Amino acid sequence: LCQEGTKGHTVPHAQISLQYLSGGSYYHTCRSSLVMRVWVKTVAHCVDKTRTRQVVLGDHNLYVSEGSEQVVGVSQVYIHPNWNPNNIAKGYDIALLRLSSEVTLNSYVQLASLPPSGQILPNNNPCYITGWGLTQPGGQLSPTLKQAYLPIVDYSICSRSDWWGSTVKTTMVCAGGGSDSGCQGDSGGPLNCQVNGKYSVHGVTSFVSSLGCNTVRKPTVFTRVSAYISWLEGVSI
Ligand SMILES: CC(C)C[C@H](NC(=O)C(F)(F)F)C(=O)N[C@@H](C)C(=O)Nc1ccc(C(F)(F)F)cc1
Repeated sequence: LCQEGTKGHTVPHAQISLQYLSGGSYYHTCRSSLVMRVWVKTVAHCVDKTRTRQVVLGDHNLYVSEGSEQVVGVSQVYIHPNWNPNNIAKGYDIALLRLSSEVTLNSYVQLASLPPSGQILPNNNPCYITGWGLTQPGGQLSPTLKQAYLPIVDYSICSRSDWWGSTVKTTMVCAGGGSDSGCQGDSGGPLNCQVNGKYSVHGVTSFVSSLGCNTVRKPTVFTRVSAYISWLEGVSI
């Protein structure tokens, strides 16, 4: 996240670090959300290279073992069939990972709730992004989990020519555009939105401007989860 996140506001459910093995150590590469006991949801651009992966749930500080972590392997990766790594603007930046064992649900590890299929949130709907992503463009990963308030920017605004134009599709959702934004390392993390007092994961962090994470009129763009409910259910059942 590019700016100090809001303090104290905690959104429910697991904070998950998706890690890959390189040279004998695991490295955080992306975020993900626990959608069922053995399924985590992330973005395709995080998993379209074949690597040995593990998922760390219930983590707060990436570099300190706090006793709440659960480390579990990934037994299968399902990338949306229409994902094209050379064309993130096409959308379909979503993937499901089957875990090699069931995780224990507790106060650190909870299930994310998914939005109803087709749900579109109004402009300025309150949402929060959480992540260990870069705190400054070109900076480094945040050791502890941060979060920031990123209200929805509806499609009619976000697709304006001086905003994201035709790069943004209706299967995506924009949020933020103020001082806070997602940034590299937040990929695959949840955009938690409050609807009728309840939170659901309405977005999965997909891309920011290549000019920088909090470029004006280039809010963070998320895969809109409510556009992919039938695909998610089809894979995990
Ligand atoms: C690996 C990337 C495809 C996704 C990467 N995602 C992120 O950094 C995150 F965390 F916001 F999800 C990103 O936005 N990186 C910036 C540096 C980028 O390349 N942005 C970008 C590239 C192309 C377009 C497009 F679609 F216009 F071609 C839009 C944004």
